[in-house]
Amino acid sequence: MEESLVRELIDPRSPLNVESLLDAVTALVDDCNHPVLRRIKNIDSFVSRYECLARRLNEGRLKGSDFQLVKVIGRGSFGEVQLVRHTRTRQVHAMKLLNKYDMIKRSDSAFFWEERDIMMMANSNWIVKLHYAFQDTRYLYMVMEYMPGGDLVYLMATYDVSEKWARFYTAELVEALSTLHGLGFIHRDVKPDNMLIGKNGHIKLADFGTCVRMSKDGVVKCSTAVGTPDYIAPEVLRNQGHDHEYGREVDWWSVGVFVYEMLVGETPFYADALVNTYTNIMNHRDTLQFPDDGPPMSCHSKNLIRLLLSDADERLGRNGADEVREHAFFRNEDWTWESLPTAVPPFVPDLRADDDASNFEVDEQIDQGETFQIPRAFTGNQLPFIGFTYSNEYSPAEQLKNVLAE
Ligand SMILES: CN(C)[C@H]1CCc2nc(NC(=O)c3cccc([C@H]4CCCN4C(=O)Nc4cccc(C#N)c4)c3)sc2C1
Repeated sequence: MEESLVRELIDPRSPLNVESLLDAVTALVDDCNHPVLRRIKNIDSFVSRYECLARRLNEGRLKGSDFQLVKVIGRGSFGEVQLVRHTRTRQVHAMKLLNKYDMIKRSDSAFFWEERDIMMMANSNWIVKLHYAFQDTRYLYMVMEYMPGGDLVYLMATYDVSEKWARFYTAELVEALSTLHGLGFIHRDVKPDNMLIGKNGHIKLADFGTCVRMSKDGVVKCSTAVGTPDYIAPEVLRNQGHDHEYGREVDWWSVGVFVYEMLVGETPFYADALVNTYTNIMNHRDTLQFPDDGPPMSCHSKNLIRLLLSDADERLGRNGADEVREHAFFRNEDWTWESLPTAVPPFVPDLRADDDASNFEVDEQIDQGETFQIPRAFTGNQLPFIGFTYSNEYSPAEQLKNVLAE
């Protein structure tokens, strides 16, 4: 076997790696191992031959029972995030579960690839790290670094955010977006829910389900409106059903909404009915207003917000993150763009223990989520998830290397 193929087999980032091949065997056995299907001779003999092999393979791989649930700390459309403790290492992590049945039922089973790839390869202090990704017949699992400070929604609801605080968090968001754009992705759903506070008070970007890879000329052609209404850029809304292009500047619009919300206390285009929010966003030239009451806002903050909440072709940031960095709003005595990662944050979480989840509050949900019924024909429900598994030191390839090295 030539050198390059061996290299692919052990490279956790290669789609050809051993993990993907093990996923394929496991998926095929799961999809075939049903009574109706096993009446077919070929299927029955295949499952008989591979069923116990697949079980043995999966004993050595990461599984849900390797982690103890401490507390549910977040919920999304297709699953939840749990604070868990890894039984063997005693490490705490945030583990996101995505329900395979829900994804198949809503034929929405491809959005997680960007999230997995970004967190796996970013290797940046501004992007939440992925430690392991694995799966079973019901869920995809992403084991990520735990961010004990909670999200910025919780911070804004708990504290009065001054311009000094807003400047710090906006600066860290600029760095995170610059990194993400540098990796070739647009986030499309930048909002305080996706900005998480680490143990040291610095923030990181999380939840990359709405990310999309830019084409080589830095744009995406996507007609489905993605993201959360309040933060969505007008050109993404206008794109509904058409296939105009838009680029990374859609994320800079969301930064403008975020700055406004921190300083004013609510989003600029909020309306009780969704359709009115959209109308306000489309008419932002007339609807963007600063309240007379409430804390006075500096002219720099108003100017930055106006430059970010403007049409795409004149929006600050369309020529790169530097033109945002250079805005007067960021001038200060406490940090420079280089020293920001080591600057003292305005708020450092006060934690009682490594599994302290007091900065997260989630309403308890009872229903466990639906699971697959027994199929009456081959459905291939497991096939869209082949290749998702990634776990560096647990990968069989790593273990093969160690065994061979002994
Ligand atoms: C419509 N299609 C195309 C897709 C568009 C994108 C998309 N994203 C989804 N996403 C989800 O279904 C989901 C599940 C659990 C949690 C979360 C987030 C929302 C709440 C918190 N959260 C999250 O990711 N938290 C998180 C992440 C990382 C570390 C820590 C910590 N500590 C916490 C999202 S479903 C879906 C459909």
